[in-house]
Amino acid sequence: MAMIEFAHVGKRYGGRFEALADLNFNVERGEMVFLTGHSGAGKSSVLRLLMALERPSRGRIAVAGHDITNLHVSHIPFYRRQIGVVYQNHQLLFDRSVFDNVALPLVIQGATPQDARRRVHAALDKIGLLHRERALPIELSGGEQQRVGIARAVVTKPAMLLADEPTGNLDPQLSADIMRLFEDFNRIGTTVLLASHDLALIARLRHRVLKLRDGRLIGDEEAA
Ligand SMILES: Nc1ncnc2c1ncn2[C@@H]1O[C@H](COP(=O)(O)OP(=O)(O)OP(=O)(O)O)[C@@H](O)[C@H]1O
Repeated sequence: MAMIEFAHVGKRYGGRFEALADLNFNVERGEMVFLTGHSGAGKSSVLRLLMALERPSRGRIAVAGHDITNLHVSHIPFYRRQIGVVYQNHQLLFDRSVFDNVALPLVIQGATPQDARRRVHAALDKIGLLHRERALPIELSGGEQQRVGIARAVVTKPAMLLADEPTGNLDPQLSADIMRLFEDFNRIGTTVLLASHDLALIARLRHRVLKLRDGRLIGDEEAA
């Protein structure tokens, strides 16, 4: 069973032009896939549909075999538990410590403090920032802040990791470090879908690439 299925998906915002048109693709469990295309091609729209922040105007979307096209609002919080999201500007809370930022999804899910502590430490250890758990985000570099954003996304052990331009603000060396982290999580079974317009980075990493242009899929290249 595919992790992600898009069948004839279209998206119009406010009844105007089509941001996405007749989009068809599957992502299998355990795959790592790049989503690329020019600014406005529809990359963020695909991710927002998968987060159930938007609904498709046409077609059908299924995640792990479950149709999410018309997910009832009351089911959205449960649905989102299987998804970790990494943002370009990481969206950390700047008045909370690294530990508290990473713990937030667990607190929302009602984890016990002991369980939360154990899992936050495990996530911080994986991204190499365990020693910074008491720091405030402002005391960290941009690359470190992005790693904390990744720890927060994976702390609940989601089946699927979505990232929108996660290296957008980072230099090439830091971008490569961040990509290695995504590859590490992919290697242990997490399905990863990454939107990026950094063609040089994408070419180096040799994963499958879905290419959008004006809301249409114009390329689907398997890893070289
Ligand atoms: N909430 C919205 N209301 C109206 N139009 C929108 C909305 N969100 C996106 N759009 C439009 O839909 C199209 C696709 O946008 P989207 O953000 O998905 O593209 P993108 O490939 O992620 O671009 P970028 O790399 O610039 O973020 C664009 O023309 C955009 O202006």
